Amino acid sequence: MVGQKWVRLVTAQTPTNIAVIKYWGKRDETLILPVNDSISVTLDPNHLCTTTTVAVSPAFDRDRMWLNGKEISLVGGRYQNCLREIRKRATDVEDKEKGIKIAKNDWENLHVHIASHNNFPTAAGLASSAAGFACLVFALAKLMNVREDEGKLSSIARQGSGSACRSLYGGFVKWIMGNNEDGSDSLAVQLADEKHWDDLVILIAVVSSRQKETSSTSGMRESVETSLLLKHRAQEIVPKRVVQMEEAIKNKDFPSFASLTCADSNQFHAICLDTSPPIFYMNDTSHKIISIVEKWNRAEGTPQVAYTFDAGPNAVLIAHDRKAASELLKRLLFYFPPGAGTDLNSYVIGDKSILQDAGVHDMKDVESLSPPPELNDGISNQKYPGDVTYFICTRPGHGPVVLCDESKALLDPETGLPK
Ligand SMILES: Nc1ncnc2c1ncn2[C@@H]1O[C@H](COP(=O)(O)OP(=O)(O)OP(=O)(O)O)[C@@H](O)[C@H]1O
Ligand SMILES: C[C@@](O)(CCOP(=O)(O)OP(=O)(O)O)CC(=O)O
Repeated sequence: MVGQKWVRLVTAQTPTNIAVIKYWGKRDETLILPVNDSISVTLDPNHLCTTTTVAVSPAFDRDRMWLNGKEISLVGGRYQNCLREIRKRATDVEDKEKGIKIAKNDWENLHVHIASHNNFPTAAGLASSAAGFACLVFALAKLMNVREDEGKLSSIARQGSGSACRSLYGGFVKWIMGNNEDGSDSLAVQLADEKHWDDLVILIAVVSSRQKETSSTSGMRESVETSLLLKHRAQEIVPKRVVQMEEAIKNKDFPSFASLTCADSNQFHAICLDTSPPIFYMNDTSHKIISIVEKWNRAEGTPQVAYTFDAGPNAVLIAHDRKAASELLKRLLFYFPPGAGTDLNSYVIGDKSILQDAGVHDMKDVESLSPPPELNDGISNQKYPGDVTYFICTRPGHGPVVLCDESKALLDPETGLPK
């Protein structure tokens, strides 16, 4: 193959996911094995996704990766583990059109180029590592003709970032913690696809897109070392909660789904506080959003919206249908109008039809929103312009896909370098 010039490319797109029963704590740091099962909802890749192009060519002299346009090092164990596990499973590839033939054994000596782009902020509590590692593993598996099912691929993505294993499927996904020491039974399964419960609308309040102080990886390590609450949660609480959550999803039982989701998010943040030294991921804006949702849910007598927060201050709000979502958006825009110089069009992104449903077409409509009736006590009507950076309207979405359109590739098909 020496002297040959061809480049073979695969481009894939993979969603991110939000946990409704959280993963927080590892029993094995290297293999990334969790202390409890977790459950997530996959978010629509039209609004939040990673796109990754992987390329192979006999002309490449080493593995290289570019993330959001900048070259990054692949030396870290997580990238190396994913690359090794995928390479081990590579099989023969033949592309008759381009005259490319790669035998199973050739893969050991061939290098890859990887370019990846997140269409949302990286390392800001929006699970970029989940979409990122899932996309890397999925794209490499396609490039190398790996004949494993999604479950096996999920256990490889898990070794890049735990939450990544749940991004190999659309809809509602469970990461089974497993028992084996080698991690072979710690993988994700799909509970239901995205069409099963398609009334749900998801609104994300991006409270801060700055990079956070404590990464999930080090935060959960400190919690495992110091929090007694974490042990109690993993052993006593989560096993029962996972069964209840599976039931709620199966039956599309929104009140149960919402109360489990909110309780689990609050317990995860309680563990962060129970960690020594304590970790604060939520901020004042996060707390105000919780209070708005709690008061509204109580006033309605039955939950309209669930909230959940990962390792950052951003709120992920799951509304039980479009009507609840437009009512929620009106409430949020009342308290958190765009800051000076921000226009509505860039303030609410994603599925803007929710904005139409809410009857909010321009800034005048935002200014004339009335205070939510449940909070109209004259005291709680203070507004906080600029405290939310922007909102993303989305929904449950599908799993990874290959993008066949070559114009979507992030690497040049001639050189294998970023376009
Ligand atoms: N598209 C990508 N491809 C490969 N790796 C990625 C990609 N995007 C992010 N990563 C990796 O994930 C790291 C960020 O993970 P981190 O857990 O700190 O943040 P996050 O996933 O955005 O937030 P959280 O997991 O708390 O919701 C990056 O430094 C990078 O190593
Ligand atoms: C709060 C969480 O988002 C934690 C995610 O942690 P990561 O998957 O980012 O951690 P590593 O496995 O160390 O890469 C909850 C969740 O997604 O379940």
